[in-house]
Amino acid sequence: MRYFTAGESHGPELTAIIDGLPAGVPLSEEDVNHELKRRQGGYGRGGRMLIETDTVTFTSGLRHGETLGSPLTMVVKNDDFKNWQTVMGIEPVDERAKLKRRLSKPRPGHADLVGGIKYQHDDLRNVLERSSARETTMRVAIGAVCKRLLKELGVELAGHVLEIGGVKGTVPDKMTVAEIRERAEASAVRCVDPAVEPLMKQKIDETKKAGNTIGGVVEVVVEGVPVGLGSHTQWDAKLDGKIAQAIMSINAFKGVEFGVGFEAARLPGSEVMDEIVWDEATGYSRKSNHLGGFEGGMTNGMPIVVRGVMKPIPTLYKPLQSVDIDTKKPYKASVERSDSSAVPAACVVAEAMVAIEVAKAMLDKFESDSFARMKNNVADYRDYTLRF
Ligand SMILES: Cc1cc2nc3c(=O)[nH]c(=O)nc-3n(C[C@H](O)[C@H](O)[C@H](O)COP(=O)(O)O)c2cc1C
Ligand SMILES: C=C(O[C@@H]1CC(C(=O)O)=C[C@@H](OP(=O)(O)O)[C@H]1O)C(=O)O
Repeated sequence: MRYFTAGESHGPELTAIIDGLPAGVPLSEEDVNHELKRRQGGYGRGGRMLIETDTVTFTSGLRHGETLGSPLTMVVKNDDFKNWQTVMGIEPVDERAKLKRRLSKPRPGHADLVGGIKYQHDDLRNVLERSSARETTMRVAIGAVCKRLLKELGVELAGHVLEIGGVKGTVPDKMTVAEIRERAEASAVRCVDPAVEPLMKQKIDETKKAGNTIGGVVEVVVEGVPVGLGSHTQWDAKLDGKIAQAIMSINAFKGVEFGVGFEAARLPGSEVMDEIVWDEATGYSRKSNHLGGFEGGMTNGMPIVVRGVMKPIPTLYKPLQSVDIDTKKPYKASVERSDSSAVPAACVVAEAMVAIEVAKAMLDKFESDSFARMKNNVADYRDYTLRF
């Protein structure tokens, strides 16, 4: 399975194409719209989310509620486009019109300046439009398709926010995916610790009032993963590596860890390795899950536990110093609109990215032209691993 996304943040619409899905995966608009709505929510978002109501249109690859095995195309309209038609029009315009919403003042921490230099754009808006996290809408749409496929194969996942701007929640031991989902869904900041939610909201409010922004940490847990997705045999076949890249590719993400993660540097081996046990009903399992479900780049049958850290949003109401590309003079930018924290929304994006990589690994491992045959193959393989 491979996929592409396309579309500018203030252009007419966003598009995603997924190639290599099996034929016969049940899928509805509601499966995707539910996830799109989740991504739009979360405390700390700016004015743009009041304008958009993200909903999907399938334009290929789906018939009578099932995938066809042909490329699946999804489209989401940008409702804000009506306010940007001149600025984002495709016809050539005169020099005066070109200056409308032209960006010559790059924001530190965003892609503006580097993209401008690399692509030789005189108007940095040409970079902003695609580097905007508006693009993550389509990743969440693709993730929704993958989640549906995984659910049918007995794989479930959920994400939650662990930390926002230094305010940390406590996570009860051994929470199931169903429990994480229920608690995160009930929280405006996607935090499973209800006592901490008001503190996180307060932190976001204070930061916004001060004209600043904050980041945080999100965690995604995947249950029901068969043993042996990914491979130890080649560096780029390791599934933990692929998931790490997928998480790192989310706008503003700066780090990834699995299980005990960076804490492994401080712990003795006896507190990091997960002891192996066996019983007739469940086959092999581990007494703990410090390694977050991976050994040798392969899933070991324990839940995948992956975390990602998001830096604060680069666009600040209290502007930072930069240089105007026309005058080369220092300036301090003014901002019209931006998120103050998008950690809860980014958590939904992280879920989608993990779902995509796990679905790709399942499709790589099992015969996947027909979903009915794929389901049988997965069931056979699960039986085999139990008897190994
Ligand atoms: C869901 C989400 C919403 C975001 N909203 C904003 C925003 O409103 N303003 C902003 O400057 N950056 C926002 N960002 C972050 C930028 O898109 C990101 O910092 C930028 O693309 C540069 O990429 P990098 O931070 O990965 O280097 C958001 C990121 C995510 C995941
Ligand atoms: C549009 C979305 O997020 C946008 C991501 C973003 C950025 O720079 O990444 C900047 C803001 O865009 P605007 O300037 O239009 O308000 C966010 O609203 C979205 O998540 O759908």
